[in-house]
Amino acid sequence: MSWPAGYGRRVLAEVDSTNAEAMRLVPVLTGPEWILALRQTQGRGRRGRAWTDPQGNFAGTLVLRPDGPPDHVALLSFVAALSLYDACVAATGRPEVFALKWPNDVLLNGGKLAGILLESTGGAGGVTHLAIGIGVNLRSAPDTAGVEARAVRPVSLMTGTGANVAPEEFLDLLAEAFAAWKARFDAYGFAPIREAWLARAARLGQEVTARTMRQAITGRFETIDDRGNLVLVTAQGRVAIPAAEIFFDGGGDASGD
Ligand SMILES: O=C(O)CCCC[C@@H]1SC[C@@H]2NC(=O)N[C@@H]21
Repeated sequence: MSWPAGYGRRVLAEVDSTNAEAMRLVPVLTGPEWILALRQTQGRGRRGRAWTDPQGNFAGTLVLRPDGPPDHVALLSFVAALSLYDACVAATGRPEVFALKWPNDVLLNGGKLAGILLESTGGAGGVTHLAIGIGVNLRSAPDTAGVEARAVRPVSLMTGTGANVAPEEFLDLLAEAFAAWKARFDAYGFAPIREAWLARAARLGQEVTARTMRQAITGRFETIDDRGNLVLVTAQGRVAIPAAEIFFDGGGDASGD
């Protein structure tokens, strides 16, 4: 294992949120930088949720200055998800227990092990900096009391596989995997990333429910398209969904978040 050339590495004892810290560091950064916090006090999750981080779990952010228009930059979330998957496999040697849940969660034995939160600066004209925040339940899963009804239950790497992996060790695996997938993305575009992501996808070909801000759509999970949209085949036909939360056991009666 080797730390990838060109990437910086910072380890902090404690921070509010590694994504917030990434954005504070933007003015002084000269290249892509990984920021790891051994304790995070105000972790942020997707859709405005809080992300709780018991000690021993992984809370890290890669901040970089991406190339290309915003929809191309957004595809880095799939690059990050694949890297996270590979780091989990490298840490445990157990590919059969992990899967990817659209858009970018990692599942372990069907439970949620890890999540990714992308935040950016800039706007429609271009993303100036992207923070790819990653949380992994290495040692313990948060209390299910705080988890939305019907959401995938949280699990930990330690309980699910017996592997006891330190956050610093996980960072090394993740940084190496990310550099390799990112180089592939830069050289060949989204096609190989899409193919690799689909090969690791949970519930492909099965019925799922996608909850957007406005509605719940149930259909057969056919694929992801070349923009990373979720493609469902529904009773009304094929639909491509750019942003939603996926539920595996229905959830179709919900009308919003
Ligand atoms: O809701 C999700 O699934 C995404 C969770 C992302 C959490 C990580 S922990 C490190 C980084 N810093 C944050 O404040 N959030 C992300």
